[in-house]
Amino acid sequence: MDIRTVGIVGAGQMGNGIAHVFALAGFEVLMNDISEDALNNAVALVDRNLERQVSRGKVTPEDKAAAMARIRTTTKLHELGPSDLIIEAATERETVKQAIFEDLLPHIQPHTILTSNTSSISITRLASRTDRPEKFMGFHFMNPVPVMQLVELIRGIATDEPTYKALHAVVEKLGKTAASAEDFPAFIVNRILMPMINEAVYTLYEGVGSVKSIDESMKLGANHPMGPLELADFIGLDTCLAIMNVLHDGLADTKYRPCPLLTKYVEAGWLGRKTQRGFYDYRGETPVPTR
Ligand SMILES: NC(=O)c1ccc[n+]([C@@H]2O[C@H](COP(=O)([O-])OP(=O)(O)OC[C@H]3O[C@@H](n4cnc5c(N)ncnc54)[C@H](O)[C@@H]3O)[C@@H](O)[C@H]2O)c1
Repeated sequence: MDIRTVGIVGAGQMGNGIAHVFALAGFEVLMNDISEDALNNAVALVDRNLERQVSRGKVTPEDKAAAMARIRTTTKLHELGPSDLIIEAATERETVKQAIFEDLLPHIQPHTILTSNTSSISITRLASRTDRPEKFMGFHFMNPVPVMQLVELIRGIATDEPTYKALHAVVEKLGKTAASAEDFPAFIVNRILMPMINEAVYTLYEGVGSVKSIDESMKLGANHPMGPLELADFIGLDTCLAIMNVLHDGLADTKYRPCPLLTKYVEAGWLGRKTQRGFYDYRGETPVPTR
């Protein structure tokens, strides 16, 4: 099927990146959020990130202008109704996502494909609450979307082949690489990545190392481009905790128990870069460990 128009729900760090790559690849994008400020920030961020690509010679000024002209925003969810493809990229909470799909259903087209950018939540369960589980998939982009090459494609138990093929073709049009994952908690990337981040938080909690020594050890000792605590701040500690809870509940194995220190940081509102404080404090010139 021919996908030309894309509705994006949630204009946070993932939503703006998804809007960026779709608009640059020639899709018409309509972005929705409950917050007008989030929408304005997202458009400003796309503009800034595209400008950086122009200054590096990766995008022409004409392509940037055309991409920006393809992005529209709305706080009214029902305006996404005519879209060929809808990508839900709102907060990682199942009730939030379910409510979004429920509110969308009366307004979408018979051919509309519904997807979620969830990092961990069951695609089969989200799909079962809609009128089209066969046209529903997990569409998991990586952060930052314009930079990261991979997109995980997750079929729910009822997803049909034309839907999978249509999304695979979209990934190719974006110039990215698709990896297929089965519908298990947190799929492939976060099933492996998040327990490592959680273990890094336990390492801090138990006093095995400081924030700096844990991150430096993994950067210099395991050749990771970012330390695990720095990466947790980048992802968002609320998102990390939500994913660990899905792993813990979904796989019923104590090895996925979220570290109490991660829970405490989220309770403090220290969610990482997006709130200026997480394992690092970003309010000064250079990030310093918060504690
Ligand atoms: N942060 C990452 O590294 C990462 C990577 C891959 C996937 N994801 C997934 O992407 C999704 C979004 O994550 P994020 O990091 O962009 O979160 P975020 O906190 O940066 O943004 C979430 C946005 O959703 C909006 N929102 C909340 N409820 C809404 C509703 N009912 N309708 C419309 N908008 C609503 C919020 O206002 C906010 O702007 C989550 O499912 C997350 O698991 C995140």
